[in-house]
Amino acid sequence: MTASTHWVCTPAAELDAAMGRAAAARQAQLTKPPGALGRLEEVALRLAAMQGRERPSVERVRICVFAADNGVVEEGVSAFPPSVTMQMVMNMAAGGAAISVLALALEADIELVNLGTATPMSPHPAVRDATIAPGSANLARGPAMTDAQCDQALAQGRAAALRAIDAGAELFIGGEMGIGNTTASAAVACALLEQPAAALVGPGTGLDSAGVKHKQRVVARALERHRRAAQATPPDAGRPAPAAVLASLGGFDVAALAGAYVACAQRRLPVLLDGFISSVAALVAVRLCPGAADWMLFSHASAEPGHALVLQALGGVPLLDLEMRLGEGSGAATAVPLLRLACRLHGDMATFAEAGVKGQAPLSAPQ
Ligand SMILES: Cc1cc2ncn([C@H]3O[C@H](COP(=O)(O)O)[C@@H](O)[C@H]3O)c2cc1C
Ligand SMILES: O=C(O)c1cccnc1
Repeated sequence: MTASTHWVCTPAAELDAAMGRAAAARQAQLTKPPGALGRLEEVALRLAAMQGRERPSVERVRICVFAADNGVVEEGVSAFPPSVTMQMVMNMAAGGAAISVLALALEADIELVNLGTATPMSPHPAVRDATIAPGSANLARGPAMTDAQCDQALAQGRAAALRAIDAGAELFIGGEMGIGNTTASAAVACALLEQPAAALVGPGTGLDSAGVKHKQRVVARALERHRRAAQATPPDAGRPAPAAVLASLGGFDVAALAGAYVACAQRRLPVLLDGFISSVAALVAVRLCPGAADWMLFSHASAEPGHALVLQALGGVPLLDLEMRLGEGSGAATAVPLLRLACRLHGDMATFAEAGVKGQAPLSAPQ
């Protein structure tokens, strides 16, 4: 761990518990039976404690999509070729990708960060060039990243979170685009959760069952390689174990997401997690930075089968289950209207006292 990334181990900021209590007191006065708005109530209270505001708001949303290729695709672990990563970033920049459409519909800011694609990308005004290398190395055969590359990717994520904060974002969504990244994410999750490949490897973009079996074997081989490498590394090498797992088995995009989530948690910016890949990055963030989980909200349950286990490890219950399995931040973006409605209900509903004052039918507060 280099000096430049010591920040990843700094604890997260504390939630504003007093504001959480103030918001709960307000919620108890709203003109509805206690608890009747279900988990929308919980969302509003969490956001109040995160934002330090009795009436939270998520109108200003920043979506940051990190793009990177994954050398492990040479093992035949994806239904699509790596050239799609670059093409999809261009599609995002042109407004044609799912996340572009969602960002426009939500009036959210979107930032595209290229951490390194296998196919060179022409400069584009809507794409921030933060190339580390033309993709990570093949994690089945050796470390996916050098420690320096991993630190660079973490720092890129942090920089993106700080830009979001400077721009006044009230909610951060991290997305990713990188063919092969469900393999890297599954490998990282297996190592962190001490699970076999079969527990976390799934079809990704659409492998058939033979393809999934092959992908499991590739991940199992990578885990075995990683285990041997970890045993050979002296324990006082100075790197926290999750960072070593990330460098060995992750991808630039997963590392950048983890760095962004850590920075958001340290700087009090609520994070709305996306699907499988985003949640694996969140797991890395939580392992690196004590307390980071407090700053995370869970948007949706991905159809990628490994997501359930990662969610369980994070203690998260997603708001939606739409059988989405896209990534890009799309599931998180889809849940933004729910968060906005939770905030509007919490902030704008009348209290029992107000409803009485307004001369409407008198309402009795709960006994
Ligand atoms: C056209 C297209 C658009 C995408 N947008 C997100 N992904 C998603 O699928 C990829 C991961 O799946 P795997 O590990 O199976 O390659 C990532 O790029 C992820 O963001 C896409 C995939 C494709 C093909
Ligand atoms: O849930 C995800 O993040 C996901 C699932 C499949 C493919 N890409 C992303």
